[in-house]
Amino acid sequence: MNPKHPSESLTILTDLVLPSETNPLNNLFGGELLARMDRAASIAARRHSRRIVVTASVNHVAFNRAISLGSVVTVEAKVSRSFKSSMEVFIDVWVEDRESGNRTKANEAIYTFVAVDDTGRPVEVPAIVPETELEIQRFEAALRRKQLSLLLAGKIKPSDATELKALFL
Ligand SMILES: CCCCCCCCCCCCCCCC(=O)SCCNC(=O)CCNC(=O)[C@H](O)C(C)(C)COP(=O)(O)OP(=O)(O)OC[C@H]1O[C@@H](n2cnc3c(N)ncnc32)[C@H](O)[C@@H]1OP(=O)(O)O
Repeated sequence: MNPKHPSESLTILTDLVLPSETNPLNNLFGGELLARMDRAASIAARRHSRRIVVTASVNHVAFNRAISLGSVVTVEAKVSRSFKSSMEVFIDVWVEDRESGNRTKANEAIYTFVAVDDTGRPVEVPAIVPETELEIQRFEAALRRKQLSLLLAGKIKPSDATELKALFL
């Protein structure tokens, strides 16, 4: 399998915030944003693997800024690292200023997807070669995040989380 670049999986979803998607403060529901991020991230993972993908975990979500009714919201997702069958996808959320058109970062999240065959069994995915400085940073930290996610899910022992331990020792 030929390695790919993160840019090959780049997925951009732009949409409005409608009244049915807001809370009593007239801001976008967190759950609606999670769903938009999941959709964009799953397309990115499919673009990287060209396989069926399932969400294995949501590793990190930061709702740093409320997004108000009528906002134009852009969700950008890109595979930051692939392992054997799993892919880490980074999602950046931007809000566009109505008048100037300037974009402000509102939120970010990191999801993990696993490529599977028709019976749901994990299958191998292409390796990834990061290009930009940000892609390299995200690639290098991804193994640590994978180990943390597996540790919290009870799928590895603390003694196997070598990258995490290296942070503290
Ligand atoms: C014309 C019309 C066409 C229509 C066409 C429609 C197509 C429209 C497509 C839309 C696409 C939508 C995409 C939505 C995606 C969902 O919303 S899917 C629904 C929600 N998710 C699920 O139901 C997943 C349920 N879980 C599972 O199936 C299994 O747990 C998994 C994720 C496959 C993992 O299976 P497992 O037995 O644990 O397998 P295992 O070999 O131990 O692990 C496999 C990999 O997962 C990793 N992993 C497992 N758990 C974790 C974890 N908690 N954290 C991090 N990594 C983990 C392992 O480390 C391993 O990684 P690699 O070292 O291989 O890279």
